[in-house]
Amino acid sequence: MNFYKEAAEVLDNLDAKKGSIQGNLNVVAEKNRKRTAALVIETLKYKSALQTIIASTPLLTQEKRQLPSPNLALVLVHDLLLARGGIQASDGPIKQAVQRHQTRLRAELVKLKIRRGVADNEGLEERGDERAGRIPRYVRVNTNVWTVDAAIAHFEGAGFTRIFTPDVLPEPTQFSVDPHIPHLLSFNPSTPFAASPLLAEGKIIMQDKASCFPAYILVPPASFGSGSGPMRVVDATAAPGNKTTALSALMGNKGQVTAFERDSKRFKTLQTMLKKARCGNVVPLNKDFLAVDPDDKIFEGVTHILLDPSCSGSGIVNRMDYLLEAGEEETAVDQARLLKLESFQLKMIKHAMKIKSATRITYSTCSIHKEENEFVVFDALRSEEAAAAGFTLAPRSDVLPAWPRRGLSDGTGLTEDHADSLVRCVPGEDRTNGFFVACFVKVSAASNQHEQKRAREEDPADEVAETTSRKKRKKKRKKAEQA
Ligand SMILES: C[S@@+](CC[C@H](N)C(=O)[O-])C[C@H]1O[C@@H](n2cnc3c(N)ncnc32)[C@H](O)[C@@H]1O
Repeated sequence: MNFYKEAAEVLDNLDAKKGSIQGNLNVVAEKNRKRTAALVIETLKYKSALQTIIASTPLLTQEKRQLPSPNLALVLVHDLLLARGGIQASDGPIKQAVQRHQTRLRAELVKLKIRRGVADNEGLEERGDERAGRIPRYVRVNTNVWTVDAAIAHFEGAGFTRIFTPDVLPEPTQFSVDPHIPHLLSFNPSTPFAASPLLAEGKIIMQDKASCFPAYILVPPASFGSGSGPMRVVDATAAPGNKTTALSALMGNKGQVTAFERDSKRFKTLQTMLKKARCGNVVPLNKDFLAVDPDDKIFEGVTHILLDPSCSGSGIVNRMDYLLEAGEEETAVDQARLLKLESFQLKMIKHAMKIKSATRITYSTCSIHKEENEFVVFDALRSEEAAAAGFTLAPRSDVLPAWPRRGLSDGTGLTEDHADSLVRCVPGEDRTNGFFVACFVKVSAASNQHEQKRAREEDPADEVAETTSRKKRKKKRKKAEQA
């Protein structure tokens, strides 16, 4: 029964928006992980059908004592109705509780299939977000362990054909090398990699293209593997470690990346990923970045900082994340939550700006909301911390210039130039999940103040309107934080 309880706990965490499917599965004991993953994923696929069936029976009301968590009922009813061998547990009070209702549950399954006009159980499966079908399956070659040339030779040897048209979605037997991130390969979304030994060997990392941008922007190609790049980098919000491992590889496994992660469970996942990706230059710390004084000696000599703080995740459209939301009908943006996130994200940037040796900071989210993106950048640019240290936005020429979709200026307060220096990705349309990246660089405090003044002088009317709306927003943020 422990296996069902573990799966239910993963589902509870997902409902509470505590981490991703993968992140939650990573902390399940390794011997149970594969089986738990299969049950969680299968249950999610049928979640809305199973919820409808359970709600049509008295299972949850009559068996409250044995089934305190609706998700425990969900995984057990999944196996009772949909798995070939039924419930995989020896007889006990929990299994008996579900079995007492099996006749009714089976009848409700039949009724639901009739109502939905489907012939078999598979017809009840959720259809994923169709945008996910337009996003290639991206495979980042971990250059700490492997080379891109060896990877290309490997996949060609395995029967894949390399295509040289990066704008075309590869067919199931094709792949291409990404035009923006050279150590990234793209495959058809249906290509199965979950059980690939290349993953276990740390040779490849499954990472969406947009999620590769921050590390690549922070440590740009000129310094790639040459040893001339930054020697001391901080990843302030590291778990599960996709961007930390990318940074490590971009630095040629040299120098030092100090990786902060405040959550202890997620910290374990980070440690596992670093080990697998053979990151010899990363020092992981189970610490809250905000709790460490910017003058602490941990930060001595740190020039580059990657900030990828918690966000609403509204840009993620991959299949399983979409399934998480099925049935919740939570399409409206929760303004109070956005305000809280915005305030936390701004705090993180301002804290990073106080680190005296820092000269380059990337800020990224997988959100599509301007509240977490341009608004945060606008406030960060106008902050006392930016003015004191001399931070402004790096120009477009220094921030993935070939990427066509840039930040928003309309209604955000940002100048056209500033918006142009930001990177945005629209889910599905850009063959990535939704994403946002800003890169702050240190100029002299004096020239930054001059630039701020000039931007204000460009359109004083706009400035008045912006100041007023910013003040209103600040007030709302404070309220949301107190709520
Ligand atoms: C969006 S995730 C980071 C994903 C990661 N960069 C990657 O690419 O794999 C944000 C992470 O930051 C952690 N976090 C949030 N606030 C933090 C803080 N103040 N200090 C350290 N870690 C924090 C969260 O626990 C979460 O694991």
